[in-house]
Amino acid sequence: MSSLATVKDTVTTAGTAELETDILVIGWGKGGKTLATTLGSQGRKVTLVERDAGMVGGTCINVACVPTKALVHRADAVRPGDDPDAAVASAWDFRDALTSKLRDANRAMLEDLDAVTLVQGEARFTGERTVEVRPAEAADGDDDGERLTIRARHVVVNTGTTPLRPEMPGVDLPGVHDSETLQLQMDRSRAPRRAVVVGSGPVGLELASMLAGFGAEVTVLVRGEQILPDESDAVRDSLVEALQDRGVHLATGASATGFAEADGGLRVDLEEGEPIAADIVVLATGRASTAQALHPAAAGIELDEKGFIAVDEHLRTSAPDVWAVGDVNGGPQQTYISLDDHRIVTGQLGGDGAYSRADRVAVPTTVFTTPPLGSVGMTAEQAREAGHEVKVASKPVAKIAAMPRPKIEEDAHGVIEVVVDAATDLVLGARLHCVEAQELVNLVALAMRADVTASALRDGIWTHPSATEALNEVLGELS
Ligand SMILES: Cc1cc2nc3c(=O)[nH]c(=O)nc-3n(C[C@H](O)[C@H](O)[C@H](O)COP(=O)(O)OP(=O)(O)OC[C@H]3O[C@@H](n4cnc5c(N)ncnc54)[C@H](O)[C@@H]3O)c2cc1C
Ligand SMILES: NC(=O)c1ccc[n+]([C@@H]2O[C@H](COP(=O)([O-])OP(=O)(O)OC[C@H]3O[C@@H](n4cnc5c(N)ncnc54)[C@H](O)[C@@H]3O)[C@@H](O)[C@H]2O)c1
Repeated sequence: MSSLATVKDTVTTAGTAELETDILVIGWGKGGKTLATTLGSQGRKVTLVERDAGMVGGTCINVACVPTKALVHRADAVRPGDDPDAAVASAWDFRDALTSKLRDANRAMLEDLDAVTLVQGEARFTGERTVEVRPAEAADGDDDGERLTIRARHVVVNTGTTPLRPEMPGVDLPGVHDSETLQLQMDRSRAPRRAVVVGSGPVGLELASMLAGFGAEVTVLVRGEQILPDESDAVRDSLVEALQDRGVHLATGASATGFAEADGGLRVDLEEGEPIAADIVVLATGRASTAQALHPAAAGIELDEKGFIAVDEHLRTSAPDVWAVGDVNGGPQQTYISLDDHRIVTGQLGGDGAYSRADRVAVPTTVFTTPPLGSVGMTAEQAREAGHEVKVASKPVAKIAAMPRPKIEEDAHGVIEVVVDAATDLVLGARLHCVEAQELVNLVALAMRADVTASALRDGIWTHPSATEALNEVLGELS
């Protein structure tokens, strides 16, 4: 069976079926699908179970990284005078077409491998390295439906996370979205004019910046006193200014207590202060583990205090020959971390098994606001606390004469800050708030991993006009 079979397709007339496999991957996330492709290509018998046909390829391509960045891209293309309703309708259509193509490509990639069996249904453990798979809609409460039992020599759990919707009055009203329903269920016939985003993590800031690009007045409810509490004042101020100039209001010290229908829209009630009127609300309040629903105790798999699967540096769970990769193991929630998790487990299943999480150095991140904020390594304060004597090169993007790229792209917001070890001249960290930061941060991260000095980056021969050439001038400040 090489095509995605429903549980029904796999069962016998008795309504049940059994399957033995070498490697069972639960969930079609980034790490699991890559591992299935790698080991399936080598002829290992792999079975991959995915709950939802609409999630073939996982969260990233269907409802997270890729489609939200497609919307950010479209929002950035809106020009004064454009019809926001038409722009939103077209952007959401573009997003749907893109995810559909990516799902097809992801499905084809594994369907083409004879050693890989794909099953659609919800898996839960019934014993050691044994799961029962049932149609997702029947998984709760229906004990009589079709089911497939899979026994495996090795199991890799890759079931990800789901949006965390805080329990409060009105949270299920139409128009109160999370990052997934915003994409899949928002009324796309009319661009939202007023949006309230609850939460100021990466999801909140990216979606706020995107909605403002489509012309909405956006209020972000920031629970603490400021966004990015660990960042330097210069970086925080820079991001705040870029967001404000785009039409995003940051309400600090603000927590929502509930939502109600009012005046043809929504009313957002706050712990303190006046309610806010909105057309839509976006909950960006974090993501919850999917581990509990797997009945992990039946397989001897322990969870941590937050409900994620507890793993060691090699991503081994408490159950022998069971690993957990991606968001569900409680590590950083990024697609490229899930991809790197796959390298660790592939090493365990077919390599020397040496590579572990402890080998990760200088892992970059990017928040895709406009312009984006790329970060890697330590801030100056963190570096000082770690005992380094530091030099800090910091310059607002608008004042970097040697980098015309932001002017070309019509967005000179931002700041570039690089933290350098005064004794060794090695880069300890960087914050890059500027156009193309999602690319530039990878270069700085590589330099950090390869012990390239700040002076070498300063004297580098970089293409022009690029964002990279900012390094010539900003690091020149340290000379
Ligand atoms: C709005 C948003 C934007 C983001 N943007 C970025 C970004 O720009 N860059 C970045 O690196 N990260 C981004 N992330 C984070 C990124 O999406 C996740 O870290 C990543 O998708 C996690 O992948 P994963 O491998 O853990 O599994 P997932 O891709 O989450 O896959 C898990 C799969 O398991 C399935 N499943 C769950 N339970 C079961 C079960 N019992 N049986 C069978 N199947 C099951 C699910 O249906 C799902 O398909 C973003 C997240 C959000 C919410
Ligand atoms: N570009 C990227 O790499 C990228 C983009 C988006 C998301 N992600 C990942 O996805 C994960 C989820 O992101 P996120 O932003 O949803 O979560 P988060 O945990 O980073 O932020 C959630 C925010 O919501 C606030 N919050 C929680 N409950 C609240 C309430 N009741 N009222 C007001 N505020 C409340 C929290 O204080 C916090 O600031 C993150 O771990 C992130 O790494 C990555």
